[in-house]
Amino acid sequence: MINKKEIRQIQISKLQNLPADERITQATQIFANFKNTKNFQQAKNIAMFWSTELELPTHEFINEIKTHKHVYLPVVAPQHQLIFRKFVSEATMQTNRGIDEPTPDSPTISPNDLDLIVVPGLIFSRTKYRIGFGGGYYDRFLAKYDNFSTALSFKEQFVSDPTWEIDSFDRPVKQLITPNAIY
Ligand SMILES: Nc1nc2c(c(=O)[nH]1)N(C=O)[C@@H](CNc1ccc(C(=O)N[C@@H](CCC(=O)O)C(=O)O)cc1)CN2
Ligand SMILES: Nc1ncnc2c1ncn2[C@@H]1O[C@H](COP(=O)(O)OP(=O)(O)OP(=O)(O)O)[C@@H](O)[C@H]1O
Repeated sequence: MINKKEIRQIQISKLQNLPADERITQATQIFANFKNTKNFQQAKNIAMFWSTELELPTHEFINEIKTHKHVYLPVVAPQHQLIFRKFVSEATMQTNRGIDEPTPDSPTISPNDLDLIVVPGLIFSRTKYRIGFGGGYYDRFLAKYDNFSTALSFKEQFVSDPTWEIDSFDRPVKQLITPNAIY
């Protein structure tokens, strides 16, 4: 078993080395698969994440679906809590510790009014476990969230079985989408 910290370092360097054209090709396939799912099609209120350089690029997709879905984005709050605020436009975002978040005047939503949440991460298993950046924000959030959750994974972020020890607080997502498959 490798520890989570070592896995984060390995995954960050893998993502840094992923060529731009490969990122675009895989992202196109992933979002096409996602749009084909029943849960995406039926969802009215969707929580996405606003990608950083390293992550699956989500900005274009968010701007596209915003015309027919309500999109919410995470905002970090005290005690490692996440709240979700509506994505209004790129002009109503502000940077907090390197991550863009909707400004405080953007409407919030109660977690269980979200139909679907897309959970970010660095590595994902076929069994739907994940490792994120280490804040425990999403594990805490998923512990009290009842609706659908999905993760979107580059091939380089996918493993069949976790190579790390699953902790009692780790919460799997309900669905995992790669360029080739939906699990
Ligand atoms: N695009 C995107 N947005 C996201 C996440 C993500 O993984 N991706 N998050 C996924 O969770 C949340 C933000 N995660 C964060 C994780 C760490 C720190 C942070 O400031 N960490 C400190 C050290 C940790 C600490 O002291 O608690 C630091 O880096 O200095 C901030 C936000 C919500 N938004
Ligand atoms: N439900 C919870 N209640 C209290 N603490 C928690 C909970 N879930 C996770 N944590 C704490 O959060 C810390 C980070 O967890 P972990 O290393 O699994 O992060 P991660 O999965 O990479 O982060 P994230 O979920 O934000 O993507 C751990 O030290 C753990 O103690």
